[in-house]
Amino acid sequence: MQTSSEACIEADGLEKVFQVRRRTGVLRRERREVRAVDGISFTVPRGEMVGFIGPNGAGKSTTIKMLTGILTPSGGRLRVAGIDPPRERTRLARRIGVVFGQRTTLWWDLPLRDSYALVRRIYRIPGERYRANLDRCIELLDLGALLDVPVRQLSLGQRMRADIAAALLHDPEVLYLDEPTIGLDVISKAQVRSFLQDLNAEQGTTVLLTTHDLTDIEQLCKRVIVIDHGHLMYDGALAGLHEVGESERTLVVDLERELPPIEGVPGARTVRTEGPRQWLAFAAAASAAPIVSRIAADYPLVDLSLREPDIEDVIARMYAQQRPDAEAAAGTGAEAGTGTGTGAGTGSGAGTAG
Ligand SMILES: Nc1ncnc2c1ncn2[C@@H]1O[C@H](COP(=O)(O)OP(=O)(O)OP(=O)(O)O)[C@@H](O)[C@H]1O
Repeated sequence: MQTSSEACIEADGLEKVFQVRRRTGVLRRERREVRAVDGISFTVPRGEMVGFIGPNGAGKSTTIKMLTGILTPSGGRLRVAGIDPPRERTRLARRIGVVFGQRTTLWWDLPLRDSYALVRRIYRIPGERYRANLDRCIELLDLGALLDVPVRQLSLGQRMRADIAAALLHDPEVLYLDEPTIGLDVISKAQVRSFLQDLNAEQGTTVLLTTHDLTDIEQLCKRVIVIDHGHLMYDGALAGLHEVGESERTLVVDLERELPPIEGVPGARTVRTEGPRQWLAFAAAASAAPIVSRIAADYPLVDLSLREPDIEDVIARMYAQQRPDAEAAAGTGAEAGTGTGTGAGTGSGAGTAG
């Protein structure tokens, strides 16, 4: 395992096996092993913001629970901020922050202000530091008007910003974010992303970000780690992931009026039309700019938006590259055996972008 004084998270052959008992008859039960995490190795240097993605059931939450010390690994070696998580869970808790998009860590019936005061007591945050961190979060996350509102009355976007602040009051070196933009509107997503960008740049906080929204990754992370069925599938730049899977982005174009399908735009093809709206697919690793300029020059353009591919789709296409029989799952005509070498075979190690 590569050890570096700068490494903040180090996982080497990390495993988690659950024993599940299943009723198979009136008096019969079967024991079954679920290998939720099956030999994952990766290193995250201090101050890096890394996307940690994979389809449902891939093993992301199980990995994060091991990184926080909530779950004890069945095998392998793990260090977070130099600490063995399950052995020194309490010491680790002072060094990490965790935000789950789907549930709050705040007190439902308490005004936000009181929730923060409780967080301060739990972590024994010195007064001056607490006030400075709270003031900073209030300003940057726009929480001023919400401090006296009970958490249950906050909108999803407000609650998410409030939760992020709660996770940062004790100055954690590492922040785990599990779907921090799920269900948020465009403005709230932008607010959360911009805050995380500043946090990472100014405080040097190491961030592991789990998300199904590739735009989060695109805007925040230079590096992405993909897992599936407990295995590391890919570790490198997002652009490289698109190249491996030959995934596509979609340009949604609104024209002044209904017209025949747009033609003659190099690198793009019209995949759907509906009245004045048309959908054009193009390689996700390519730039949208020349395609947009060409359409704007040749067609009466009113509006357009860009859609990132689904993470599930990108991963299915990665499989299709490696196994021709998986093409159907990807729903594409992608050809097998043309991987760029940046990806990894199923269940094997992966190239690291560091
Ligand atoms: N406590 C548990 N007991 C038994 N099996 C479990 C347990 N927790 C998770 N699993 C199984 O481990 C596998 C990985 O689950 P995990 O929740 O880590 O995936 P995930 O990538 O976080 O998925 P999602 O995106 O749906 O949250 C799944 O097959 C899941 O059913």
